Amino acid sequence: MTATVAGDASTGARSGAATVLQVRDLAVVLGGRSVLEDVRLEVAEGELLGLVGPNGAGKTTLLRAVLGLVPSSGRISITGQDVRSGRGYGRAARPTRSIGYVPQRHEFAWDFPVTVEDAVLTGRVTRIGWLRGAGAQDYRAVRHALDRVEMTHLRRRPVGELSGGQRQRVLVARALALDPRILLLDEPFTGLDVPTQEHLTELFRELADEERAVIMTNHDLVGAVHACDRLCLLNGTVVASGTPAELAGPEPWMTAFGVSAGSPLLTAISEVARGRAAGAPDGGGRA
Ligand SMILES: Nc1ncnc2c1ncn2[C@@H]1O[C@H](COP(=O)(O)OP(=O)(O)OP(=O)(O)O)[C@@H](O)[C@H]1O
Repeated sequence: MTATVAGDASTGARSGAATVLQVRDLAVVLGGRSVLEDVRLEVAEGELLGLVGPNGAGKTTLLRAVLGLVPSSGRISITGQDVRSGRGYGRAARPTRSIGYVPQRHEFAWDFPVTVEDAVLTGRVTRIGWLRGAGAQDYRAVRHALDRVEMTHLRRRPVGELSGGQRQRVLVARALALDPRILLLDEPFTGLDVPTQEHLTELFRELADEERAVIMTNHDLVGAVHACDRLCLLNGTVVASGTPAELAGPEPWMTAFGVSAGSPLLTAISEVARGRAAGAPDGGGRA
């Protein structure tokens, strides 16, 4: 299979599934320096997409551009509606209700004296508004989100007393509190033990299977090849994209990560990708 498309992650999305996120010609300049250019990305409902690339490749910046949190140029459509074209996001067009965002764990103010339940409730601020109180529907949504991440028993605990894995679950629940169609996860596995990573991977798979588009950045490349439907290799732009089977060869990884042909990492990626292609039990995920 050779469907890898250099410079374009807009192909290869599940055929027949509706596209929920479309990015065209996206460019971001920060501090006078080009961070992203000519980025094309298309993600369909039901798809778990791994966004991978070396440190500084622009993964977080891409997620933040989709959220309208950094200045960018280009076009972004959410569920077929242009939320950004040319000059930027209008306030009304900010897609915060369709998108759940899980930032890197260190970005959340864990010292803030709130309980788990209250932290998750903040995920619904765009729906509740700052001045109105939360209603029964909001608390139902929070309970449901906490159930999904198996944190209901800790709902009254101050967030500052949680472990790293528990904090990550809170951030996922906070993003799920709005029942978003698109979920953006920025390095959700950093510093987590293997069982917690496996549990969250299963949850992300389930969320995608519920016809959401799930996009996650991940430095565990073998894990990403194992779990994701499709991968987007980013380094300032989209270097390549495709299913794990389509990305079994070393070239796109060498280009994106600057590793040599003899890198053990390439062997490991290739083994898992070929396992996925063959439908071997080791392959995991959805073929
Ligand atoms: N506010 C900013 N001002 C200037 N440059 C920035 C800013 N934010 C990020 N950058 C630069 O943009 C580039 C991409 O950063 P980004 O955090 O998106 O990369 P990343 O792929 O998520 O990296 P990592 O894997 O290390 O988290 C980096 O070179 C970074 O220094």
